[in-house]
Amino acid sequence: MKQSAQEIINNPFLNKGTAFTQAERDNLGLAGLVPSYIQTIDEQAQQAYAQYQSKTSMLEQRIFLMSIFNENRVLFYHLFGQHIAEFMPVVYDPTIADTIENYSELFVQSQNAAFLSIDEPDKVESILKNAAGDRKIRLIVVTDGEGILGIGDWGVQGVDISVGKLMVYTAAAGIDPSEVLPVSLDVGTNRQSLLDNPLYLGNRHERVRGQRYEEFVDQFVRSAEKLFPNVYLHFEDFGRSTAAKILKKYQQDNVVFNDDIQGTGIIVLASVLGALNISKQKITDQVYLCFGAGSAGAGITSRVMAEMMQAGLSEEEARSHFYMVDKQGLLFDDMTDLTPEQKPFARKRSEFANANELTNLEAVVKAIHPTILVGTSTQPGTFTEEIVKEMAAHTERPIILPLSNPTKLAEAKAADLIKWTDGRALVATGIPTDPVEYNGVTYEIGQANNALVYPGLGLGVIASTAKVLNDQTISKAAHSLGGIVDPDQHGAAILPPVSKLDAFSQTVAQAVAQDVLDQNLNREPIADAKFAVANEKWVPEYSNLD
Ligand SMILES: NC(=O)c1ccc[n+]([C@@H]2O[C@H](COP(=O)([O-])OP(=O)(O)OC[C@H]3O[C@@H](n4cnc5c(N)ncnc54)[C@H](O)[C@@H]3O)[C@@H](O)[C@H]2O)c1
Ligand SMILES: O=C(O)C[C@H](O)C(=O)O
Ligand SMILES: [Mn+2]
Repeated sequence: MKQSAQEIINNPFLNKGTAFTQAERDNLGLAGLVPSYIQTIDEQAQQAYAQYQSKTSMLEQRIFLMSIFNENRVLFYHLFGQHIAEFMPVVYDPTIADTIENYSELFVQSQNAAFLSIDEPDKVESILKNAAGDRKIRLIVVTDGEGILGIGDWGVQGVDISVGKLMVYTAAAGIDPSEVLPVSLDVGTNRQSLLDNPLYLGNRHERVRGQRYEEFVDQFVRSAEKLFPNVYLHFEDFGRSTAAKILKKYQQDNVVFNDDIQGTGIIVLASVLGALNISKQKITDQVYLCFGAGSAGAGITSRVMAEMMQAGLSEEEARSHFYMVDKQGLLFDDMTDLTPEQKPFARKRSEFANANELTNLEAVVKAIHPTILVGTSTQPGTFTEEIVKEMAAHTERPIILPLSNPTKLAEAKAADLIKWTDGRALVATGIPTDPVEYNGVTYEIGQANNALVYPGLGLGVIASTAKVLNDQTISKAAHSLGGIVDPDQHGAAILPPVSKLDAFSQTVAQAVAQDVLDQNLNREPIADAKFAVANEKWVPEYSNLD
């Protein structure tokens, strides 16, 4: 059906603003609806970037960039592609945490998201259909907003994380932005300040739990599959009590991915492999301590443990290298409040002479002498100087990864970790960190954020038409990030830089697609993984509309 000039200009997937060609202006009824000078996309991008630079806070910068996103997706991604490392912290983490906390106050428009309400489960299918319009949806990022980053329950306001994660998919891996759908499952919120806020835009009741919740999620998954067959379902920032359960329920038969559990597992394994490449040590010699044993903590621990088993250890041997600390202290198998994901890693009190004293991180570090310390606790500043020095006293190159987001929640700052260990620590952080100068050496700090892997993983899965996403493919994704950094450069980062995100997303995607083909998990015949990935890549250039 031919669209009217108004429909085109108001459609962010079609709008070109001042870049409509003369022929398009003449043939589509657009003449005179934009000023007469015809700009190239680069002229538009330059002008937009100049305006962007005039904004003084990251929040204002983000709001400005989102106004372009709202109007013109091609221009937004063209600009994003030109400034990827600079824009990542603005459009994504950490600034996204501010827009989530203030979503209702800042609301301008829905950004093509689908808002599904637990109070109207019968409308799930029709809402998804309406949100997609005539677009073919191949990727959904869905959240119920219960565990947003480390800032907790933000109800419907969490939809920004779905929008934000999808922006990174396109900027990093070239996923076609017209083929994606952000989804909010609005099941209520337990944040009283939102329930009391007259501006709050979501359902004003407590979070629904149990069977009604599960049926609602199921209704969503079934409707999405029905409307968009083979759609890749990315689950983001669900709560600790639901995230792993949902993943387990659907991962055998559907193409589902939990970013906090699996994406974080991949990036941390890649970080550890990168660090060991620098220290020239073996993974099987490491002692791993997880601080904050929730979705991310448990997901990472099981990924690193699988790697130890791949390296030749038995399950029992591998397990003996892992320790988990949560609110209770070191997790022991006699505790009655362990989650199913924590249980396999809980220790026996009989292993320690002072088991009852191991109720805090410092005591545990003293007792077990970890070589790898990963923070997913949401507790800022908990990797203290004493703890880090104690760790560094027993290992030459301590691997320390404070991953809690956003910035205000990080367990430590990279500069402190480098200083406290006299430059010996191998560090990566959840949020972007500037290089650290210490004793004449520049230490590059990698960003151990799942954004470095989920775009390439998704592209690989979609391009290869995978039926499911299994553990083997996930392991291949983690390994594919190696070899990009020069490990012999003093102060080298343990992960590749975000400035090369688009290039290494292709590398990840190719490794993933190849593995899908090797396992015969592709739905459609594919001759060449590399070609399939390249072929799938969307480029932010205007297409001809006339
Ligand atoms: N860098 C990344 O890519 C990445 C990915 C996922 C999550 N994260 C971050 O990790 C953090 C946790 O996320 P999640 O999804 O696992 O959340 P979660 O709620 O599932 O887990 C948090 C865990 O920390 C524990 N905790 C709370 N207070 C503690 C304390 N004082 N001492 C020890 N443990 C404590 C909680 O009991 C819970 O088990 C968040 O800040 C999130 O931003 C980072
Ligand atoms: O969103 C991020 O920056 C990473 C991660 O998924 C998180 O929940 O913190
Ligand atoms: Mn997350």
